[in-house]
Amino acid sequence: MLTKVDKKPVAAKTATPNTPQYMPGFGNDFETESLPGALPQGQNSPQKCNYGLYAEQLSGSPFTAPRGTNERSWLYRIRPSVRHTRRFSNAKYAEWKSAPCLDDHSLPLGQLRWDPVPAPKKKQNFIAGIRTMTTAGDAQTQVGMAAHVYTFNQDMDDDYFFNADGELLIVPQVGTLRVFTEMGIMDVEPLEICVVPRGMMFKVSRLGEGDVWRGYICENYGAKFTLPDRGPIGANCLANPRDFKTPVAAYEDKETKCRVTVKWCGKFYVTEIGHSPLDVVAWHGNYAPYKYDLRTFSPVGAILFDHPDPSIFTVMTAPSGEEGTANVDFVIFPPRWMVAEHTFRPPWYHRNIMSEFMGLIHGQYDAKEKGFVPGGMSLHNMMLPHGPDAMGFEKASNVELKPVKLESTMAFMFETRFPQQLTKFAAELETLQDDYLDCWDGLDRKFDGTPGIK
Ligand SMILES: O=C(O)Cc1cc(O)ccc1O
Ligand SMILES: [Fe+2]
Repeated sequence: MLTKVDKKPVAAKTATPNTPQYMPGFGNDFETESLPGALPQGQNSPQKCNYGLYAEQLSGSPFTAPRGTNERSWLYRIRPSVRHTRRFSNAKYAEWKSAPCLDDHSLPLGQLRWDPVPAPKKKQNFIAGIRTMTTAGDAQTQVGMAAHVYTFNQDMDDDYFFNADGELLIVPQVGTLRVFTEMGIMDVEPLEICVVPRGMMFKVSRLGEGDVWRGYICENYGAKFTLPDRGPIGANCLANPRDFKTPVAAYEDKETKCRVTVKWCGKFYVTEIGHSPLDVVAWHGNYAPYKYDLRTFSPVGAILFDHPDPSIFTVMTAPSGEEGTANVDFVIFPPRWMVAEHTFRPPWYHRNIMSEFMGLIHGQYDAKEKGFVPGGMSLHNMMLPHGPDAMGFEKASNVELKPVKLESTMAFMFETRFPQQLTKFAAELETLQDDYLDCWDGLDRKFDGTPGIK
């Protein structure tokens, strides 16, 4: 069946709603149009599209990927994307590194913790404000990830960006972001996260007042984030699909000088064009950005005794091809009740084959009484021992074990199967805590060869 092509309407206006609208669901096959009749029905590629739009497919998986992982969307836009990427010139974003990156620095191996990155001294936008802390794997073979921090104080306005090397999971810590993507607008505040798919053009601006907008990014070079299987937990709890929100179509009809910057295999390129590339009036498909409110995560935990593995708090997992061995997991530590009896309730001491990059969005983390502050970061790399600080151990070993609600807390972890290589930036960052290891001082021997509780 062919779609009827209506006569051309009067000039379309820029559709940038003040309050973005969203569609619920994870990985759904969505359809949305910001002008009536802009989305063809019954076919993808009409001979002529309504409103004079161009039809374009954006693939997130090989054409022949199995149905469960096959991702693509059809975009109906003012100009095709080939008009948004003219001749490229080289560009430089020196602090955004891509794997493999074995930066030259002299910091020896160790457990590491940082206070927040300082606010920028000059004006910089979101892309210019990205600093890489760690890289893992290899962006060119689409394996591994990078952990970044961002700080910025300027909107992108006429600057646009896309990352061919992976999807970007953005975790704001201070300040609300407006993320205007090709496929619609997402407003994302601290305690929410969003994901911008690989290859998708976008720009970021600031909402609200403030001096600095700050947060964390996981750049996932591998297979896309998906929801973890729940196993015996069943069909509910953890991150529920309906709480993921994909924006409705929105476009910018702007004929001014714009720049499109691209990261492609770790290098940056820029092109100048005379219009906004965010010109998608309608789209349908399952390759799309989304946001998620971490407060809607329904934690499941120990309701009698012992401390389970933190995998129970996995919001999303990016599989590596080997079962149960994530390229990267995004895990949170949300407010929750602690009820376990005769149990040391904080995380146990451990060594892990996976590598753990952590950040704190808000409040206090239960394994650390002091020193892990909101906006801060820690890195417990492959096989390096870690666990509660001495103060936390003392407290948790002696406290009366009543049901207690852990309030005011939201830490997260980017946990990857690969070792995370530290960048020079991270190794030399002024907020690196020289005394981090001292937090375990005082965990002295209690053993004296005689039985009994010490
Ligand atoms: O190291 C950390 O703080 C993260 C973590 C938390 C937990 O409850 C169990 C294991 C683990 O790595
Ligand atoms: Fe850990």
